[in-house]
Amino acid sequence: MMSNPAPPHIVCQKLSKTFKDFWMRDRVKAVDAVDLEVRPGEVFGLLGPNGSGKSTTIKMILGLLHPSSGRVQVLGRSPRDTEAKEQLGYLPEESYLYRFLSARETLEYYGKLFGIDRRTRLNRIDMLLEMVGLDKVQRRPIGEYSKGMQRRIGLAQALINDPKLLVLDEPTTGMDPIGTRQIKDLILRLKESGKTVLLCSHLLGDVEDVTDRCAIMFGGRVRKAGTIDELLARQDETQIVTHALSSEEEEQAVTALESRGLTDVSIRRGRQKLETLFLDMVTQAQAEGVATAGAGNAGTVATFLTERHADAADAKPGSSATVLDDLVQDEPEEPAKREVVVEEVKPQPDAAVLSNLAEDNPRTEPEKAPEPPRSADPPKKPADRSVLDDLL
Ligand SMILES: Nc1ncnc2c1ncn2[C@@H]1O[C@H](COP(=O)(O)OP(=O)(O)OP(=O)(O)O)[C@@H](O)[C@H]1O
Repeated sequence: MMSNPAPPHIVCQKLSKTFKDFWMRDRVKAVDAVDLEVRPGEVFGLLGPNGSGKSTTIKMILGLLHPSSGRVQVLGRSPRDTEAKEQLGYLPEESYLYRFLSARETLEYYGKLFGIDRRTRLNRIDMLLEMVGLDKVQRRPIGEYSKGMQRRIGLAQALINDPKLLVLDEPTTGMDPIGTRQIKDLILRLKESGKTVLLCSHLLGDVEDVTDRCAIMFGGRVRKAGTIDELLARQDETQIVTHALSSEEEEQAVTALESRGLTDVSIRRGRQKLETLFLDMVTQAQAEGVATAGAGNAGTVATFLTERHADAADAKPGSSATVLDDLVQDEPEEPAKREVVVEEVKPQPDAAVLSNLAEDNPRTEPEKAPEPPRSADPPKKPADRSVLDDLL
């Protein structure tokens, strides 16, 4: 594989963080000698069960926590350097947005913090609100938003400065499958425009769908890292994919393969993903004009975000269609596919690693950083439903 000549956007070398107790005794080794490299223009996934050290690693990358030892560099600088911070967008795991500000006021506030001039700011705010599907409810206080809507405004806030590097901590938490797909499409579009994305999640499907490379953490350490293909390829199985076969053709195929000495040949019908089935069902229901209360559709991607950065490395344009595009297009139906699977050995090393991680992990609740002071939550109003109706 060709090595990327551009310097990495994130470098962690032997990065460690130990939390101390009141008596300054080591209490938790949250991150333990982590080596990571995130290259320009790639989507890198940081995976791991609860308490594995993902958020602590991210906080050190953002300069919010001091490493106990090791080194971290962001965009070639210390993460505390303001020039690095100016080019960084961050969506935290928990929403720290001001509950009594509306979506528009929130983006105004962050836009001003970055010193973005008024015209550019207003232009960006309009585009971002449309992009995340909140333009119709932009004047309502964020405290009244649903979880998914709060993620959307959080994402818009992370993009207001048109960052080079975007750090997303659990971006799809609280989102339904449509919102999740939209966020994944957005991440792919941002990558196409040359942005670098560090995506932290324990939703394996999300990471598998959008990342180029990923690292799996457990107990503060990176246990496995590589491209999705490297990590997921089964060395013990070959799949031959063809159009749907009749039962007669299936028998002939098996006989032909077995006559060549292949063993454990099996044929099964190709499967679509549950996500595809779900989105198809929604598209059909929408086409039939079925009314429902649910999350809204996101709009087009803000153009200021999709102008390719000059230093974008090897981002490949044009591969991802948005869900919205899918929803309005009549896709030609592909013929059903069947897979001819030739299995040789049974063990599945990579699946085993993941299941071991899940089994062995004692569920440790991370201690949350103190939240900024905020007033009591306003009572949830039934009006939220009408917001959702509006969105659809
Ligand atoms: N401020 C803190 N003080 C003490 N221990 C902490 C602190 N923050 C995190 N930890 C501990 O460090 C370990 C790693 O936590 P971290 O939040 O990085 O995990 P995570 O992988 O992000 O988990 P999750 O998926 O639940 O968000 C946990 O054992 C957690 O309890």
